Amino acid sequence: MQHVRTGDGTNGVAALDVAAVSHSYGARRALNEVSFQIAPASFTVLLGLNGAGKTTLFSLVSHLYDTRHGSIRIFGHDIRRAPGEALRRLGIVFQARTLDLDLSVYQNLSYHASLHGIGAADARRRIDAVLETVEMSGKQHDKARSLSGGQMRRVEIARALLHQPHLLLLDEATVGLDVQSRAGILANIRKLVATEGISVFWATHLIDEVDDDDHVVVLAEGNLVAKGYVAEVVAATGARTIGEAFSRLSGKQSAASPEASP
Ligand SMILES: Nc1ncnc2c1ncn2[C@@H]1O[C@H](COP(=O)(O)OP(=O)(O)OP(=O)(O)O)[C@@H](O)[C@H]1O
Repeated sequence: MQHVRTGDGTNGVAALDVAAVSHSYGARRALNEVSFQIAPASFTVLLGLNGAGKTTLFSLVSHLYDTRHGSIRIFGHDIRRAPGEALRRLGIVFQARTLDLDLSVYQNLSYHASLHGIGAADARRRIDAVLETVEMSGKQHDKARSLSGGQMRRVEIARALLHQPHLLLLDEATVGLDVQSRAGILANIRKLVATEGISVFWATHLIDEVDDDDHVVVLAEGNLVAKGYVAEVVAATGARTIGEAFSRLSGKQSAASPEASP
């Protein structure tokens, strides 16, 4: 279990607390009693191969699906009992592209701002700020359709930041992008943790997106098979690298859970 830091204005409350969460699609079990926490102002990687349950977990955290088994809290607010309070603190970038291609960058963002009840003047100010954060200033009037895949992703990230969330979820945000765009987006998101104190939960199956001092949560076929700092997970599996640890964990789901100690 990760150590949740105190003295950061959050009174030790986890940014995300997932407790014994299960989810099934009919007879198919997609998540099985998954429990973990992520700390405020941290970067946590959700590692899992295709079908591991990452998107299902994000759909539950974002209240797209109802959590029927277990509980999910965002900064202490239960997603079922207080969805408004919980979701106000959450920003999300889904794997599938969601910009309206016929609208400009500005129009895409201002539509989202109005959904969050942000007034026009405030929205203009915030749109300038978030586009600067994702290094897309000057693209406000471009049609979404004219942007590259990497630029579209940056606009989606800007949109997710508009309502100033404290927890940002990104589901395979770099899929389909070239190496340079991937690295740029990842660096940009890591900077947000350092400069804004946002908690980031970054889902991927790409091991090169994991840094040595990251926290990781590893899912395999719906089971949580490891959690902790990279070094802890590597040590617990007897591997030499996180890549090797991930391969072992993804290939040996029936083995005892090598959960890293706090
Ligand atoms: N709507 C659905 N109906 C039935 N089964 C589903 C549905 N969505 C996901 N599943 C199944 O649930 C399991 C977890 O899928 P999920 O999409 O959450 O995994 P993932 O880790 O996000 O993988 P990917 O990166 O391929 O999207 C898989 O076995 C998948 O086939």
